[in-house]
Amino acid sequence: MGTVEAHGLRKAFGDVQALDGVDLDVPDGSFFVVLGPSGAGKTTTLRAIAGLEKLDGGSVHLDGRDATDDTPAARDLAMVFQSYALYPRQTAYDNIASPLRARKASASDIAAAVEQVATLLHIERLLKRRPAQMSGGEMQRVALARALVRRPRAFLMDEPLTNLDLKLRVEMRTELTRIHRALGGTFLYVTNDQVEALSMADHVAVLKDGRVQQVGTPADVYERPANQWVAGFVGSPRISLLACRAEGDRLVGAQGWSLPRPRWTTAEDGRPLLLGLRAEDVSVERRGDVALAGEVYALEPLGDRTVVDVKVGSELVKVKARPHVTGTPGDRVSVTVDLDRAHIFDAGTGLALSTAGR
Ligand SMILES: Nc1ncnc2c1ncn2[C@@H]1O[C@H](COP(=O)(O)OP(=O)(O)OP(=O)(O)O)[C@@H](O)[C@H]1O
Repeated sequence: MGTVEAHGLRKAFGDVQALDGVDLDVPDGSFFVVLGPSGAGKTTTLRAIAGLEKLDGGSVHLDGRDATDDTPAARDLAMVFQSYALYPRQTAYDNIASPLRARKASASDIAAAVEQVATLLHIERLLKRRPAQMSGGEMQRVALARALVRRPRAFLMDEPLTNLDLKLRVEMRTELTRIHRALGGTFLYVTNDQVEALSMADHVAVLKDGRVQQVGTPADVYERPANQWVAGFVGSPRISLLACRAEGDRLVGAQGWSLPRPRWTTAEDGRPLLLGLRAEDVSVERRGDVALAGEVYALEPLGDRTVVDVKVGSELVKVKARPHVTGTPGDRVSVTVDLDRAHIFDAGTGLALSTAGR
């Protein structure tokens, strides 16, 4: 078993409320990612679960049992940090073996366990090297191996890929997913990188200012964001938000545009709303009836696509276009909108309005 539950975690540092009632329910065997910007309280949440941070309030349950007052060792959780924290004078083998030696395992059991985890992580050829003889990615793998060899109740990972270069990060994302599948353990992983969250997680909790904004699958938080903030934080390029109101069967923009009102919008007439459009749900290339008039503001070629910023009145709409789309700032364009995929938020509360049917 390896369930981790946090209920109402509260922690202040002076006048900073780092955790303001954090609830997490991490199922056994899941790859659960806590995603949030810097300062959201991710590390504090992990440290609280590990027993390294004294809480002002709330409780931690491990496998259904109240572990709030347990020592870190009694919780049987393994932490992996962004710094590798390897013993510099020891070989990779000895680093990986150290948790088992501390448990007084026999030399043959240790050798078998290290060999197994080294094979899983493809680091057999590194076992005789010391940290100074390894690259950052190799050290991170050894650090992971040292955590994995223990077979703890769950793994807590604090942005373990942050210090790796982009290519290695991409590789390690795939590797971590594979390792998780092979091991079947519970991974609780915190990051500020939405790509890591969306690509590896089976559950994502989005954290801001010490509060969970939304919990769901990666598809839930991307396609059905609970509020305007989650919609803006998850997704690149950023979702475009246009001020508008419902008027009868139309959505009328503050910048003078008017679109048919999607059936599922529940807002009463006149209430200030925001129309959220993801860059892939709008187009400058297709012709359609449902369109906003604007002019090209900037083009950002990104290799596999070009992001076109279109100015609609004084608001910007980001459009994901084909890689070789042409245009010049100032060109008049029509932005076709897929309203079935649009998002509508209450401009006051920021909450998503009913998106029935999606
Ligand atoms: N020991 C501490 N003393 C004072 N303030 C702290 C301490 N630890 C954390 N904080 C504050 O608590 C808030 C949450 O910090 P935390 O490290 O949990 O955020 P985070 O989401 O992990 O950020 P990052 O992505 O930058 O690591 C921040 O405002 C931080 O400055």
